[in-house]
Amino acid sequence: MEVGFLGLGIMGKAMSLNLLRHGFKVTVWNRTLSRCDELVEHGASVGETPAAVIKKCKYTIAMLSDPSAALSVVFDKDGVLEEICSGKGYIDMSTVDADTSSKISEAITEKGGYFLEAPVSGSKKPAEDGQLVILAAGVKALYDEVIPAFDVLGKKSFFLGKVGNGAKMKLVVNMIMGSMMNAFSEGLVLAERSGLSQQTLLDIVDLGGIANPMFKQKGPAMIQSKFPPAFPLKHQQKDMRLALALGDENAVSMPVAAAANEAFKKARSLGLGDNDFSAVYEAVKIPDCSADA
Ligand SMILES: NC(=O)C1=CN([C@@H]2O[C@H](COP(=O)(O)OP(=O)(O)OC[C@H]3O[C@@H](n4cnc5c(N)ncnc54)[C@H](OP(=O)(O)O)[C@@H]3O)[C@@H](O)[C@H]2O)C=CC1
Ligand SMILES: O=CCCC(=O)O
Repeated sequence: MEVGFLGLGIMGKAMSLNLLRHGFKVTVWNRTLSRCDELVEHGASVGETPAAVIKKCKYTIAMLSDPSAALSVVFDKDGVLEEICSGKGYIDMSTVDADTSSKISEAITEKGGYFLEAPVSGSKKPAEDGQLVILAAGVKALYDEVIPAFDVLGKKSFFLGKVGNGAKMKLVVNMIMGSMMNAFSEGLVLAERSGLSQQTLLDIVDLGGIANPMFKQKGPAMIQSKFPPAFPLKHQQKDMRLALALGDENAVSMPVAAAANEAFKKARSLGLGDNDFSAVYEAVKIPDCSADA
């Protein structure tokens, strides 16, 4: 199967390498074109523009930072819309809101193309290992056709129905994850300030009912103030913001998520946006001046 791939950041690079490793022919494009070089060394071809990739490939996957990037790659000059047509499928795996996804879906459908949103749960390592969880929604026929690619990229795919459902499900999952990371960070700070060993706290948490892979993998680096980016903090804050907007639309009160979003915003203002999202720990460590007022 020949596929196009737009966006070679942390996730896109790992996913496209994985497809190449499993015998797919892959044509890549990235806004910063030099990022394609490593993929070429592994057998990929390069398309000069998103339109050039769409022209060449029956199926094209996108993995882009946020709604603005996802829209730009489709609607701007040399974008996807210039070449999408009947018989071609576009699969956007970026984490965006349902409105963004619907705009893209409508434009592609108007040109005769097929659209699937397919955001993923799982980070850099699961992307490298083909262990993502794929949350797809849109045209079922396209979903069925690209299952061989999803089987390489992920350990499990869900088809969630109409466009928007995949985006919403992904935002709900990441809202929970961001809130958990904040509670975990507060626990680490509280342990330290109470004169307890943070490592012992990690050991205890890992043996009980709140043990989970995220705390286990990120905890040891966090207590050393190390945050190598797997999931950049700026993207987690984007997801909290989009999840809170979904809460607004549905009149769901989410004070825990709102507080977590504030902490991620504070971390961004401290210049931590390109670190892993566990760097919110650094923001949580700073005493809250407003509490003294
Ligand atoms: N990292 C993770 O653990 C996970 C991330 N995600 C989601 O996947 C998506 C990608 O994440 P990740 O790979 O970590 O992000 P990165 O920041 O590493 O990569 C972002 C990609 O988007 C491109 N991009 C940004 N702005 C534009 C634009 N205006 N036009 C065209 N391309 C643009 C970048 O190009 P350039 O190289 O030129 O900057 C780059 O290829 C995000 O939506 C994220 O929320 C989902 C699951 C896990
Ligand atoms: O969107 C990012 C998800 C990261 C993860 O699932 O670990």
